[in-house]
Amino acid sequence: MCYCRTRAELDAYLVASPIRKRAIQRITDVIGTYNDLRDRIFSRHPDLFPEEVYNIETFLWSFGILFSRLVRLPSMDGRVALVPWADMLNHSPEVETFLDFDKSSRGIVFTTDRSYQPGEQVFISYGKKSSGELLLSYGFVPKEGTNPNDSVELLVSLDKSDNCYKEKLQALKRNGLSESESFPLRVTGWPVELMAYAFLVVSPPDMSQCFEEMAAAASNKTSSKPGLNYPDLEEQALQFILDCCESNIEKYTKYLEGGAGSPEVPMNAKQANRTLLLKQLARDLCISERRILYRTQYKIEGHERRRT
Ligand SMILES: C[S@@+](CC[C@H](N)C(=O)[O-])C[C@H]1O[C@@H](n2cnc3c(N)ncnc32)[C@H](O)[C@@H]1O
Repeated sequence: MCYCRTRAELDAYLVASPIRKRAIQRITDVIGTYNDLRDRIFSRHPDLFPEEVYNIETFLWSFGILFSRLVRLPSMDGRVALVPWADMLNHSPEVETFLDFDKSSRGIVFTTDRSYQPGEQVFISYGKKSSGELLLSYGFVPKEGTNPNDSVELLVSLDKSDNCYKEKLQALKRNGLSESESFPLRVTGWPVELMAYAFLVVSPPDMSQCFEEMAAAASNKTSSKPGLNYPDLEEQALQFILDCCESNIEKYTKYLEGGAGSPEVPMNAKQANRTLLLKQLARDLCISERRILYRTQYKIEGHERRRT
């Protein structure tokens, strides 16, 4: 199942989470595809595509099913397929299993990483996905602290009142970045690219010769290179990350303590149940994401304590 089907639902439930932006993009894409098909095909052939079946509601539902059930087949250049028996498998981040097209038997083969007893549930991994990604595509959130691939995006921005705002922005742009960027935080730490971005944000004018190097290091989002090291700026850079974490924690806390909102629509029993489920999932996600922010906060404060 896909998590939310309307913008109003996303605004009501995912307001505190950065995953909301991705969800909006996804819904916008699906609605765009539907509108395009409606204008070019459905409306021209109403006998073949009756409105009571080919409407936006069923289209969104179908995409939800598709997103939660399609599998990528590595030996077929990552082509996607619906595999009826394989879509009964639930996700576990702890297994390493493979589902692929086997050329010799011309079928889809499922290979497990260990043997199973009769009656034991067999899991598959849907990929190294954060809890937010699992919620968006599959409509569930793993129990807090059980997803080793969990992460939360931290949005950081240049300060417009910075005397070097223009030079810093130019350096970022030359490296394919903009004045606001998101970096994934995990319970295990933060990426060196975030630290490089933070160095750039807090750099004084007399370090302008380093802006390019910092922006380049911030842009290398997938590299595992060792990070930059500016001992004199480290405290300020960490403080900058800490401030961003704290303002995000506040957003989550406000949302969680205020009680998740609901779109203002009259409801029947089925809708009320759905609302309850969406609220609970949003709460679970927010608690998981806030936990990563708390962990980051704790680590940075620990770092600062060791310095003093
Ligand atoms: C490919 S189907 C798996 C089979 C599904 N359980 C069924 O009965 O049809 C994907 C859906 O299963 C559910 N699911 C898979 N793994 C889960 C898990 N670890 N916890 C909770 N729900 C899960 C989610 O609803 C997801 O959208």
